[in-house]
Amino acid sequence: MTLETVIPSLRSTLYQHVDPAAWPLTTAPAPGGDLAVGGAALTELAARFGTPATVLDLDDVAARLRAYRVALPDADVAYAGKALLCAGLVPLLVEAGVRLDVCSGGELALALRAGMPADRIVVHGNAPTEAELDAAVTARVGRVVVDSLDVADRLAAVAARHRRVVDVLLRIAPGVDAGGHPAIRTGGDDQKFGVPLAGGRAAAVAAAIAGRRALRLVGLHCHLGSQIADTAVWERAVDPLLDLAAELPVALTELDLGGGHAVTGGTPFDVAGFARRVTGAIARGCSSRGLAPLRLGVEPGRAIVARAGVTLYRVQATKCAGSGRWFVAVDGGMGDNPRVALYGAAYDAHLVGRTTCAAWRPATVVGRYCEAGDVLARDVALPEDVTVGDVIAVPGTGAYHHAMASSYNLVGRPPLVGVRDGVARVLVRRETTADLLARDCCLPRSAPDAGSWDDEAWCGGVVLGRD
Ligand SMILES: Cc1ncc(COP(=O)(O)O)c(C=O)c1O
Ligand SMILES: N[C@@H](CCCC[NH3+])C(=O)O
Repeated sequence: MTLETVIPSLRSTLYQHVDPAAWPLTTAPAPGGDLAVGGAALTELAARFGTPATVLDLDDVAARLRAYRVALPDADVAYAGKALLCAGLVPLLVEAGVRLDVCSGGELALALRAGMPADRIVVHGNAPTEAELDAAVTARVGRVVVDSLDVADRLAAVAARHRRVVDVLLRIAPGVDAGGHPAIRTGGDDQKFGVPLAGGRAAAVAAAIAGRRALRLVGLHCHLGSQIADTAVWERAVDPLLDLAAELPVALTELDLGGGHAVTGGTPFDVAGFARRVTGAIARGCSSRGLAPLRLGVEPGRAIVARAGVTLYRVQATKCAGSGRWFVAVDGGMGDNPRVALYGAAYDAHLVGRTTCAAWRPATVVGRYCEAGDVLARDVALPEDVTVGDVIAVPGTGAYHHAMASSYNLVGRPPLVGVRDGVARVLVRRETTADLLARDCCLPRSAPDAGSWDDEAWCGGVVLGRD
């Protein structure tokens, strides 16, 4: 039973504030005012794995990967691993036949160790280190996206040392400024990514790269920004990029338009509409310029994993501020979700695990970190009897949460728990106090273990409700 099919029951008083489109696809009501994801009751997951914990609906991820493959059968779809990367996701990517975009030596190492075929890996970065370029060439990754002539020249030197030829795309800043927040707009003229089209600079850099014997320039790339809902935005980048392709001394075969497909509120990104508009624009643009059709590439990150994630917190305190604002303070916060503080992102929050007849009251769910900006959800409706020990579930936390988590205040990062068919499996374990202390080289090694109270790290698979 999926959430869509149980909307009438979710529209009962108990679930009146649950927006089905914001929750993982397998979400369903569970007894006692609970919700289940992947067949696992959220309060049971909170009890077994502790809080905060992020639950990931693996069927939801697989379904969204499939939707991209179906909508874009002739395109190269690369999942952008910066949104969320762990070894447990890699089999889903392999099964779906998509590529993986990595942007650091760490992501590359994880991808290779987890079994991602090297030729399906795309390496990005505006400032890759020598070691990262070397690792990419050594692994024989499928593509490297170069962001400047400096990076291209450094890659060419590494490739020459290895006696290899590397397939590259040149990242362009096409002057299309888009994205849900200034910090995540990456296609305009006044930001750090890509070579600007203006003044013939991109043409000069592309021609120089085409002349490097250790590099094969196979295409152009752009990533306009993140959280873009309007599919017409990508079309605006197509013509300027094809104009550039038509000027170059080499015949290109690929045009990668990056990611940025929005996940906002309950409106799903229109993948089919995007596919129609963009493939049409590329086909028309290539034909009118006498270019052989370029193969489209896309790199969605958030659109694949955001909705699959739900983070569970436990209430530690409630209070009414002098202003009258009601605060519900939980055991996580900006350490596991910095997006509210960074981008003013909006989240919902829901009480799970018990029924109540209490009236709904506007609440601000805040974290446990030492900053007033440590907010998780502003002005959400919670029952007014929410109290210490209650479990609060925040949906839409699959992308850029686990990936951007920090250990600020020396609070360990939460675990990532994959759920599917009633089986819960820890994909990434909780970061313990022992983990945090282990990095400090000045601590006496023989000191009593200050972190023993939370050192239990779950690593195995747990079949829920069967022990
Ligand atoms: C080059 C590149 N590709 C893809 C993505 C994925 O973006 P999103 O998760 O918004 O789809 C990003 C991040 O914004 C990026 O920088
Ligand atoms: N980290 C951002 C998106 C940036 C994507 C990478 N270029 C977010 O949480 O929305």
